[in-house]
Amino acid sequence: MIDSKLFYHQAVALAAAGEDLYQRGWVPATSGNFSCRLDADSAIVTASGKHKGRLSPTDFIAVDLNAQPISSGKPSAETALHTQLYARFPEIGAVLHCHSPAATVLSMAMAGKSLLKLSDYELLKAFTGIDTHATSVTIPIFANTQEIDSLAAKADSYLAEHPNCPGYLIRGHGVYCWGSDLDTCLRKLEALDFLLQCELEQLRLSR
Ligand SMILES: CSC[C@@H](O)[C@@H](O)C(=O)COP(=O)(O)O
Ligand SMILES: [Zn+2]
Repeated sequence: MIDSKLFYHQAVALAAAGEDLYQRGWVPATSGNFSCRLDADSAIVTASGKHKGRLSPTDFIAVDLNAQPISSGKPSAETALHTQLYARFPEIGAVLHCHSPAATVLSMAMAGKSLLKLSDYELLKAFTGIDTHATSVTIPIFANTQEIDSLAAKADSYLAEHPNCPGYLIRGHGVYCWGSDLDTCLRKLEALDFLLQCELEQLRLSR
């Protein structure tokens, strides 16, 4: 049974987040997808193909954690990447996927590398459990594919071994980030994208 009040509340909050992310230029041309957990076994996710800067509460679908819709409409083509995270981590309450220029360009500029190491940045402290700049966080870069179930399986095996990983990149595609709730997820995404921009700039300066 879907909690319709919670569904509406989450949909309004995700639509507001979408406006903000669109203004930043991180979800151009209907790209990106967003979700929030409803309960232990379900989440709401953006409907496929919608403009993510102009979402209304009707542009969301409830799905189970096998990525199957449990309300009417067509959920995001990448729903399995969201539900994989909810299924693996019971503490996760929100997942955001963006096509920011930094995530897209840096993942392509790092052709041939499957790990991005972020070290010594003060802003690493925005990630859960980090309280010093004197540390490193590794972000995996997965190859892009239209086979979303296979990508979800790859992300799942990586995250089984690296449960503190705060997000991942898909090469030439974008970034996935998650958090205990939507505000936490937005904060982590903002920090991660800032760090990706820093890495990109360092790469430019070193070439
Ligand atoms: C507009 S191309 C982007 C899509 O292929 C996809 O990567 C994406 O992020 C949005 O897909 P969607 O099905 O709307 O959730
Ligand atoms: Zn995408």
